[in-house]
Amino acid sequence: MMELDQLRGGLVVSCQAYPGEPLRTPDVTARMVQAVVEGGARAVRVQGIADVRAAVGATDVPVVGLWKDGDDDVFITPTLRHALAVAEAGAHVVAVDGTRRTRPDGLTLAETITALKAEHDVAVMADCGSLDDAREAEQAGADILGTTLSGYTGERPRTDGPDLDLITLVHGTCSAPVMAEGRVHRPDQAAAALAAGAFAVCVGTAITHPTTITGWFREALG
Ligand SMILES: CC(=O)N[C@H](C=O)[C@@H](O)[C@H](O)[C@H](O)COP(=O)(O)O
Repeated sequence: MMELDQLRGGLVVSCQAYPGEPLRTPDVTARMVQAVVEGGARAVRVQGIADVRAAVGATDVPVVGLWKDGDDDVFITPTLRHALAVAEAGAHVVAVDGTRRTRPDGLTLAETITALKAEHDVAVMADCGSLDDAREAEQAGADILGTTLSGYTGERPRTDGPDLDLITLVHGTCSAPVMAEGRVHRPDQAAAALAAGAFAVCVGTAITHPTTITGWFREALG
């Protein structure tokens, strides 16, 4: 398993384009990965098997891989099959749904993590939506607790910026490192997330999603 400490205090950049979008090709993702690494990203987060493979081939920094699938509640690397495929694509960290919701294959998070780790020497990031999720995910064997799903599962409000309260709560309750992720839109919010107890901060949209960023500016113009 990779040395997680190399991420401590660092920035992770999520490089995702969504299905049907103009930038959604593995080649563009690979170039985006290289661009953010040049800017100082300590690791990258990439969605989809082809994109994970392309990212692993394009950089030396660790790749957090995930596979979003389905329209159900649980869509971030929802099953063991998805998790194994992400690991086989070369991800150093496999991000999985880390909520307490029923998974489509009927396995528990603990069963999923155990079976994945039996086959691959990977770290597991649990994408959580609440403190209870984080507690259970740590018990289940997750190496990193992400606040990724805060505001998207009904357990926490969708704050304007990152859910600093949840970061503080998880950091104060759990021993596993906390990845602040979700709605970190400005550098000062990233710094605030670290100050709240995050061990690293993952930023997506505000760095790698020009369509959304363009919309922010357009709206400001009225
Ligand atoms: C909720 C969900 O599906 N989050 C996804 C997880 O991979 C991505 O769509 C986000 O872009 C990522 O978490 C980074 O967050 P933000 O883009 O807000 O910086």
